[in-house]
Amino acid sequence: MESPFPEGNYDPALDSGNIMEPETDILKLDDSNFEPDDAELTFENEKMDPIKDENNSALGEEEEQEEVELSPGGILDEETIGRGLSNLGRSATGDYQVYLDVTIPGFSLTDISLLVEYEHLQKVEIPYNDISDLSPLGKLKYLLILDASHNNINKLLDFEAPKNLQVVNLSWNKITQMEDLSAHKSLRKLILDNNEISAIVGLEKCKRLRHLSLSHNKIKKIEGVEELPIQHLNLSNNEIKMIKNLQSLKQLREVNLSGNIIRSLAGLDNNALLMSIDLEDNEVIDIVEINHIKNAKHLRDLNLLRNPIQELPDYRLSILFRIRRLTSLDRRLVKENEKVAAVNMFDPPMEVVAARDHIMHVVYSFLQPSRVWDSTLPNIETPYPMLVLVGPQGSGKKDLAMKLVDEFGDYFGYGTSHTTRRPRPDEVAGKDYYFVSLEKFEMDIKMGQFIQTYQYNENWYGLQMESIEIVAREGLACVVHMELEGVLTLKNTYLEPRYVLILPLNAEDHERRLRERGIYTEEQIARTLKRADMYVQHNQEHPGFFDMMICSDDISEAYRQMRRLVMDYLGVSATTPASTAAPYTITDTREATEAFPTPFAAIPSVGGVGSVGGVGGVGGVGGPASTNQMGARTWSKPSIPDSMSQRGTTRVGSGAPVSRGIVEEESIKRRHSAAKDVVSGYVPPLYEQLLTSYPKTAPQSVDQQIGLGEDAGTGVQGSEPRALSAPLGEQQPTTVTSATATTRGGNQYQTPRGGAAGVGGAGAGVANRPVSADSSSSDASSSTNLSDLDSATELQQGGKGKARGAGKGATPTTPNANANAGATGAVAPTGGGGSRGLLPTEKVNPLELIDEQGYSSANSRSRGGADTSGQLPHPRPLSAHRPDSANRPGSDRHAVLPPIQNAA
Ligand SMILES: Nc1ncnc2c1ncn2[C@@H]1O[C@H](COP(=O)(O)OP(=O)(O)OP(=O)(O)O)[C@@H](O)[C@H]1O
Repeated sequence: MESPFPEGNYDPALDSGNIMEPETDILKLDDSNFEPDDAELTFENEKMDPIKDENNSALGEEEEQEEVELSPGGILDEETIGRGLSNLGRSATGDYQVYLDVTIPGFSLTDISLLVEYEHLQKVEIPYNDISDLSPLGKLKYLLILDASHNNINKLLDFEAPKNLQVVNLSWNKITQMEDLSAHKSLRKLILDNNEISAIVGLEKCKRLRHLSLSHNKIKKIEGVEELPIQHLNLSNNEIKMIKNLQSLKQLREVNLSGNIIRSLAGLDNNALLMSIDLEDNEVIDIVEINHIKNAKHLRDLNLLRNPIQELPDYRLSILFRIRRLTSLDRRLVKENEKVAAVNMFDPPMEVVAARDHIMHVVYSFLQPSRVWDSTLPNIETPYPMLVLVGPQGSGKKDLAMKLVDEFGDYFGYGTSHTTRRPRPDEVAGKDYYFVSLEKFEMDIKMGQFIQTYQYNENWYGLQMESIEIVAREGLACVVHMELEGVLTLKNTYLEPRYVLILPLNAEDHERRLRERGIYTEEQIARTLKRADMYVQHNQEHPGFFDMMICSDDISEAYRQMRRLVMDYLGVSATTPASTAAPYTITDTREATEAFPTPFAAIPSVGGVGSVGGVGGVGGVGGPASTNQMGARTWSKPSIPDSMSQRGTTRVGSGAPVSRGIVEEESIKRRHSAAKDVVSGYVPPLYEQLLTSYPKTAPQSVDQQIGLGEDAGTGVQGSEPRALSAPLGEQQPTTVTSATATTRGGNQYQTPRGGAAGVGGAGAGVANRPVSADSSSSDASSSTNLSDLDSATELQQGGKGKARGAGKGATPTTPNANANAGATGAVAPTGGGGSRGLLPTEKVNPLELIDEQGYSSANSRSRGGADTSGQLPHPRPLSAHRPDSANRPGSDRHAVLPPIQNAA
């Protein structure tokens, strides 16, 4: 059979669909967008055609001699056609050379009958005439493209259908109704803009129609397009109220419905390939409407200009939060930082929430009169000792904290948090919590009392500076418990507590324990269990975030581990079982700990630890009068002049001389050495003094920590490391806890690997201190892993042949162990526990208060961003600037705070 398209003449672009593809401007409202490719062909060819050029120049010469009237009376004549012909090619039969295109615009033509004699034409462009009858085109059986826009046509394609007619532009005519176009089966693109059409009909059989434009008509309903392969649909400037019948348009990519009266985006839910939606100038009012286009995974361009929705506060960020893949919104390019701002506004990562919480408390406390806090008295080297038990609800951290304080009352005091939740029957106000009303809680925030707050299960919790102070004034270290989010805030403050993660081992046991309490709803239980997984994940992804971890389902076992941990730190050993009274006595651990002063041994004498510049003295007041030697080893209130100790002794309360603690000794040594330097003429520069190395506070204490020296599940030694975080090459081949015991195979929480877990146990190396009887026992349900980078660092650097104490510094062993959610950007798990509701107070931007109160940014600078208490600026360099501090376990803080002076 003979092909209608002679080889070489057929435009493959038409067949390939290219002609449909690039119409990015199809959504514009005027007709200037019609077939740029066609238009180009028309006019370009006219210019380029050499034959035509010749004719033109010849004509030009003739014209100079006499003006020829073209198509007089609107009747197309040969002369006009001759001038409009272009694109010389082969006839369909292949026998002749013929012109394939004709372009005759703006001749006021009314009669185009003569075109029938040009049967080989494939493209006819006759816009801007007065044509009302297109029937002669019925004879052009090879016609592919027709542009008869801007004429007087009132009947749609009212001529014998050329078999292959693919593109038709009849915009700007007088068509009032659509006809049955089933004869035009090849139709791919139909443009009927600016007519008077009130209903879409007759397209059912146009199974190749990809592009339909009916803008500026009188259409009230979207109909008659179902099941068509339409990719580009322009129904702008009609009278459409609802988006209907588009669900079946699975190919739909661009839809222009601007200039209608649409309120809802319902009806676009199933068009998964949508890339561009133009709804400018409609009546969309509600932000939830955006949910209807959430499934459009390819959506990049959305226009909602001139809709009431624009009036919503934070409109743009709300949209960007809901559809983060947009690259253009309301004809404006979307910038990266807008997307980050959107996430931070509507679903801030935990770190951002914590940073904001911190900023709020810093600013409010800053507005209060300055005050010197006992727990923060100037001391370059030693932070106030604090122990924070972190973990999900039902992990038993509160009980552990209480028990610890009960047993080690000479060392620890309980830092009582405030809460807006109601007290439970067994709770004692002021002991378990300070139970306050929301109003009081808010007031306290405004008064700058809190260092940290967090909303959990619709209740607010917060730790006040005064709660710590009460303990610090007693010369005790402070123990608190809180959720992870609280820790994130705390890590932004100047406090440098030790963080112990308390994690239930078995999810089922955990759930059972929660249920047994009978105080939680199903929803709360589910959330808590989910959060337990979040803790595990956080520990894995943030190695060193927690200093140590205790995994146990048995509270007494967990306590036994913590007790041991604490005793190791304190340098005491048990002489009697933990349950009995007075269970501990001082042993001389000096030798073992001298190289690794314990955190709570570092506690002593805030003023006394050989402060650079000679501040303070040796020893302190010695805290609470103690009947045993531990009194001398506890952190004490700042030293006062007359408490300056005699050589080798520290006076406790009554003035009775007691043995000096290790840190006092260290302090003296350092002072001696400083004195020597001075005598020998060497004075270290100030910055060196300030950056002087941070004391090592968390010792590697035993070579076989509980749960580390053996397989926690089986008691078998030397099995696979549970938290293989230390370079094994440097370790003694002991003691890593098997991961199997703590892997949550279906119902067990996965053991954090590369996180806090793992120290030392294996830590092996550190000082072969005697291990108390219970320390080596294996335990099937629990394990402890300590982390201590300080010790590890010291061991490594000291090069005294000691093995490195594993721990945090460790190379993460899981692929994602280094992943860091970062302060902004990615959406971190929100934790579920907190509903992140704002305190009413948070509606105020506390930063603005700075100026209101007349504080200068210089003031705020001098105080430093991390100072929550409004106390005197103290000489200790901010941790962020202290290289050592940055390496301390638990000190992996992020610089998330904007400089206050900028914000103000
Ligand atoms: N200041 C604080 N900041 C953040 N979280 C806190 C704070 N104080 C307490 N929390 C935590 O809030 C959670 C809810 O405490 P609450 O005492 O109401 O519950 P609970 O069921 O008794 O919890 P748990 O069994 O863990 O003690 C606990 O995980 C608790 O540790």
